[in-house]
Amino acid sequence: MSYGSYLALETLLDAQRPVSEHHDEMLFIIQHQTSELWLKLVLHETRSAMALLAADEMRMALKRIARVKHIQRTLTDQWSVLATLTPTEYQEFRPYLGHASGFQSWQYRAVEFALGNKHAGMLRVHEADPEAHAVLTELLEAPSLYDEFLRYLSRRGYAIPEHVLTRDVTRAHELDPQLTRVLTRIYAEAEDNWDVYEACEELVDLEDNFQLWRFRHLKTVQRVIGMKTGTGGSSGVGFLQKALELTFFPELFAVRTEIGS
Ligand code: HEM
Ligand SMILES: N[C@@H](CC(=O)c1ccccc1NC=O)C(=O)O
Repeated sequence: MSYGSYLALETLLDAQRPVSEHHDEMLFIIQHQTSELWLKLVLHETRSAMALLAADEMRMALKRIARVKHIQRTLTDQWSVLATLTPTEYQEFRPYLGHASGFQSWQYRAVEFALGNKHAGMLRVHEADPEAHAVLTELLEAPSLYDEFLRYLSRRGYAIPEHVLTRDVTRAHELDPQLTRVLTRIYAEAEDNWDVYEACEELVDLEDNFQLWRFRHLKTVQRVIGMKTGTGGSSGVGFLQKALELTFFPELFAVRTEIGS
């Protein structure tokens, strides 16, 4: 065993294959590859957290989520490296990218699905990659992290509405006022519900961090391509702006409005 063989460095360091002669394409490739590596770990930890919740191992699940939160911070901070890419530099190799786009990142889609932003239509993008397609199908059809959390709360005796527990998990969860009331009670009586109250706040952190990543993506895209349409066929900045309205855990944010009223 050696450093290089253990880490498969030969494979890893042989995987940067610029398609243009432009100096800055290396930055673009490595920024994406490091993001994909971290996404791999986010997925690994999130799936484990879901399994642990299903097994009533809340404390261990929270340990996984704590790690995910640190990775998210790294992913968000990393945007500053790519922000050194000027529009002129990017334009030199952008035409070589064809229709390639972040839309095709199956690991990103897997994380979105695991956190609850289900979108069956997105599977089509991955039809040519059976392994990715299989992982996404499995996650689409499985309860999300939030579903697992709510089922856990139900097993603990909290009055989670039956229709929430038996919902069609292949679709994104939608705000449920009855659920908001249950969660508001946990917040109002935090001292008596301390561990689940803390768990709720961990989920809020997770969503907050996810949104910060989305926001930095949007701002980086804005400074690099302005209002150009995306290589993936979307409107670009407008599309990314819309994604900022998405929420994984709507009731945990709705609780904020209810507290004290
Ligand atoms: C100069 C750098 C970048 C530009 C100009 C850019 C631009 C865009 C645009 C315009 C879209 C919308 C889809 C489309 O029409 O193509 C998009 C989506 C996406 N990008 Fe980027 N991007 C950049 C860097 C990155 C990086 C470093 C990542 C990290 C993995 C990334 C991940 C994604 C993902 C996952 C999506 C899909 C988002 C969703 O479906 O909600 N992008 N990007
Ligand atoms: N959608 C970007 C292209 C892009 O960013 C990209 C292209 C190939 C591989 C990954 C990419 N990253 C994220 O969207 C654009 O419109 O310029």
